[in-house]
Amino acid sequence: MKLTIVEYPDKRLKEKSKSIEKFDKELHKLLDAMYETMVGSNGIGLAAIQVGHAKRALILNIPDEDDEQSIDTLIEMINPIITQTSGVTTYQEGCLSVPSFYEDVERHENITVNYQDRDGNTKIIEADGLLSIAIQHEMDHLEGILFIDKLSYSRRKKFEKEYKRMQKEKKLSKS
Ligand SMILES: CC(=O)Oc1ccc(/C=C/C(=O)NCCc2ccccc2)cc1OC(C)=O
Ligand SMILES: [Co+2]
Repeated sequence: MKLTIVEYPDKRLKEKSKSIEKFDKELHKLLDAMYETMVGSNGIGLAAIQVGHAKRALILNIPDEDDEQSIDTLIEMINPIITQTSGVTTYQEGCLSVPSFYEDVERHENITVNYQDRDGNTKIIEADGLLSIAIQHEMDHLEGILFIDKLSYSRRKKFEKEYKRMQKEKKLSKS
């Protein structure tokens, strides 16, 4: 079932997520609800904290060449750890918790990630391109870090100005 997405500036997004020890039905239900929520909101990545669960779980579903998102390319990562990084890349990121705002963020180009799947099995993945960027973006959420926290001072000021304007517009449209 679709969960509510926690949005900036909600303080819960700054919490550090806790490791997952039990790979039980509860976890599977959360992962399934995260998938419905992410796809229902046109997202390609989502961390559990974004739906109010400060647990080290994230999901990714990167669209393929013809921009199709299919469940068989869904990746579920529990307790992920980046073990190797190389190169640098920049990409204009967005986040379901920071609607309508997009900014360039610098990330590692290639990463190797150790993680567990929904049954607790250990997996290793080497990622580059959009998958690498998405994994790093979602793993930041597990540390309570949003992509807007990584912006330069001037870019952050630009975001805060735009955010205030959008909030004013929302209030006007409601009145
Ligand atoms: C209006 C609005 O908020 O638009 C959106 C913004 C972000 C998103 C989704 C962002 C998302 O999935 N980010 C995952 C992390 C990530 C960031 C950059 C590259 C890879 C992975 C979806 C939006 O909704 C629509 C309809 O496009
Ligand atoms: Co995000």
